[in-house]
Amino acid sequence: MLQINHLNKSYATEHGLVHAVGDVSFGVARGEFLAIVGSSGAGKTTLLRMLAGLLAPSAGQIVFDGQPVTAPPRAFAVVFQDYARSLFPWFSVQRNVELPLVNLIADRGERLARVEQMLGRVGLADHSRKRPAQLSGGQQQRVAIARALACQPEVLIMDEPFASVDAQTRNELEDLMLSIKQEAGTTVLFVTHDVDEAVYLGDRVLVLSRSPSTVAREVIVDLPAGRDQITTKALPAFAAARAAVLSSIVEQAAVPA
Ligand SMILES: Nc1ncnc2c1ncn2[C@@H]1O[C@H](COP(=O)(O)OP(=O)(O)OP(=O)(O)O)[C@@H](O)[C@H]1O
Repeated sequence: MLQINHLNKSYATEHGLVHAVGDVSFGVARGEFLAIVGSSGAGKTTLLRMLAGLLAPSAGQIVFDGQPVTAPPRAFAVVFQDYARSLFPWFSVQRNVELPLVNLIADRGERLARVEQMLGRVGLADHSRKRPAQLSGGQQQRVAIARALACQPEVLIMDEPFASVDAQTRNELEDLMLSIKQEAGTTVLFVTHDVDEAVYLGDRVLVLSRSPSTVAREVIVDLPAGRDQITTKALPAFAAARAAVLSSIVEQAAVPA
């Protein structure tokens, strides 16, 4: 469904070129949950912004359903780490989720029904009249997820979306992502620093090398469906996938810059 071919990105700065992404190629199947990990500065955000059509590559191509991606496709939605800046503070939760639908669904009643459905899916049905600041960080990120899902994207692109919430909230949001994947069959590209999170959520984990990045390793996560925080993380297959990802990250860190 999504094919990434020899993607490369260099930034022109006053100190010369910064080679962020070297040569990255991979494919993503429909409905797959692909986690992407790599050390700080490996080019993860740069890669995701290119995948989302928000940043032009220096070389290479992203092909979605046979078409080159040159601008943000309507079928893609993006969730960033910084929920506080991604929501409009002066609008209600309901209005924040409704906004991207304004040009898609003309009938307001139909639009609000979709908003309520999405808020229900992320567990915020009773909070639609509140403003973002009246919610916890985890709840605000749920609003951002509801807003991204409102357009029924085929591909959800997430850049360290749970890095700013506490551990318990993070577990809840991870489980929310598993249920969304299960219910909606959404394809997810998910960047995280957290190896456990990558393995717990991913069908496959890509480890990026240090920048200029390449795909250093690909780990298939062979865990049974119906994952849960306690049982799944106690499985030998979880420990094996975690060790494979971690050792690859450690190897990359040892490569001289
Ligand atoms: N707009 C920019 N202009 C110049 N250099 C940039 C720009 N954005 C990123 N870089 C550089 O590109 C490299 C990759 O950055 P990027 O933010 O993509 O990495 P990352 O893996 O997401 O990092 P982190 O995990 O710390 O968020 C870094 O060396 C960074 O300094």
